[in-house]
Amino acid sequence: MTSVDGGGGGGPLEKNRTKVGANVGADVVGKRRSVRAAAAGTSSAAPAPIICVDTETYDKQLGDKVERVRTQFADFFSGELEVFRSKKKHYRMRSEFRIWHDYEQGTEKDLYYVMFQGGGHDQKRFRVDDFDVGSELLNRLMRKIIEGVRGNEVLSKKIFQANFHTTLSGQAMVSLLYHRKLDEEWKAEAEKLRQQLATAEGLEEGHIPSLIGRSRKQKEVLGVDHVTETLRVCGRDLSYRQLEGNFSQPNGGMCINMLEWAVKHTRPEGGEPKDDLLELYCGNGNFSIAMAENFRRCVGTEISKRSVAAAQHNIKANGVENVVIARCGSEEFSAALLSDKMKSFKRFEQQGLDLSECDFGTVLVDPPRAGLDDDTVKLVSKFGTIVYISCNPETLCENVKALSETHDVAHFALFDQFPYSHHVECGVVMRKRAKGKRAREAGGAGEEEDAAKAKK
Ligand SMILES: C[S@@+](CC[C@H](N)C(=O)[O-])C[C@H]1O[C@@H](n2cnc3c(N)ncnc32)[C@H](O)[C@@H]1O
Repeated sequence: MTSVDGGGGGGPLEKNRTKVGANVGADVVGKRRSVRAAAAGTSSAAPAPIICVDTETYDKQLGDKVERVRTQFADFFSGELEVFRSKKKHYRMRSEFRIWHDYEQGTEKDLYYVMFQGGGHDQKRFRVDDFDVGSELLNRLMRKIIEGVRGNEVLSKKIFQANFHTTLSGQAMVSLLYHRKLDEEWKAEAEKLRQQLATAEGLEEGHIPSLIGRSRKQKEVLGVDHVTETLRVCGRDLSYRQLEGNFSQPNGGMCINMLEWAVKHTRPEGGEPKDDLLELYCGNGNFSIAMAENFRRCVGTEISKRSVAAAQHNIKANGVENVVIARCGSEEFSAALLSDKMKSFKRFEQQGLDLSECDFGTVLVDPPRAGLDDDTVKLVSKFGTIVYISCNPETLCENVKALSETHDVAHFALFDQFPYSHHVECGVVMRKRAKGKRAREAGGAGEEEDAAKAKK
């Protein structure tokens, strides 16, 4: 078996029906094999990719996560953990696969999707024909793509990866990655394949999925390089442009749960908005747009220029008039806000917003796995209410520990965004303590008065 795949390690091929049992990350049961067994033997201890799931183990895997989170955060929260269950199958809207080429005497015999476990000499690869984790639309497109590429000399030549992005609304885009320049001949064949994708069941009426070819310093877009997702949040349909290659919450159903949870816990008493929201790491405006009616104004910052452009598009598309988003790294924004260097925020002024007039009562952060830097923790600690969304309980725990000097945890949610894996998504609402009082001394878990606001 020879590989033209730059990333291929050449380990033995595992069966594609790798089945995920309970407590994944420790127990991944393949067709009668487990990662734990492999780790004890010759292979690395890295969890095998989740390809085929055993839905009967869902409750146990979620129960294990609940226990783990409860234990990890016991020093900060003893109230009721809100647990949000995922769909047991077909919950993931996007996924990436390497493409493996099998050769015999210099002739290509087969080509298929693979996923890897581990690295280096111990790397194992798993053939993927069906992908239980991916949405049903994603599975249908996977089949159409592999059928279209297999045996097509132009489309298969030096292809090494396929990335799929689908939506609950029935839109999709597929990116094909190559180790060669893409020419007119490729475009013509790719367009024929794109028309084949349009026949997939489950697409929004009239929608033709986009097909994007990528090679070094080259990007060929057949269609557009984004999809439009529609999420029904608290009874309203919200429309979000999601970009190829940029962040979007991977589990569409769980994203709705996360948005509704954030809306619910920031609803103003009496229903009338009283103050403003600051959102850091706002991506395409996902949270601010959903939460806008709870605040007089929502101000968001985000480091990715493309995501900021998508956010600005989404603000208009949803007819939301009180959200302003600008490009800025959280570290830079926090350091400047702490030192009162307001001049540096021309990007907000250009949009008619004077930050010094904002009355921020609440901050929402949804950082990458690394969590918050020191300046951002310091800035966030000045707010009356902190809403922290996190995909990494380790960094969340460190940050909650630092913030617990001034705040108590009022609400804690576990969103099962990544079923059967060891990954956990959490949501935490922290409220500022009245001076000198700790929640436990006050007899409750953070139900104290929402004290001083970080007035700027
Ligand atoms: C976990 S995502 C959350 C995005 C958004 N809240 C959502 O729900 O789609 C983290 C976001 O932080 C952005 N980001 C990463 N590092 C950053 C930084 N240093 N400053 C500001 N934004 C950053 C990423 O581009 C990404 O959009």
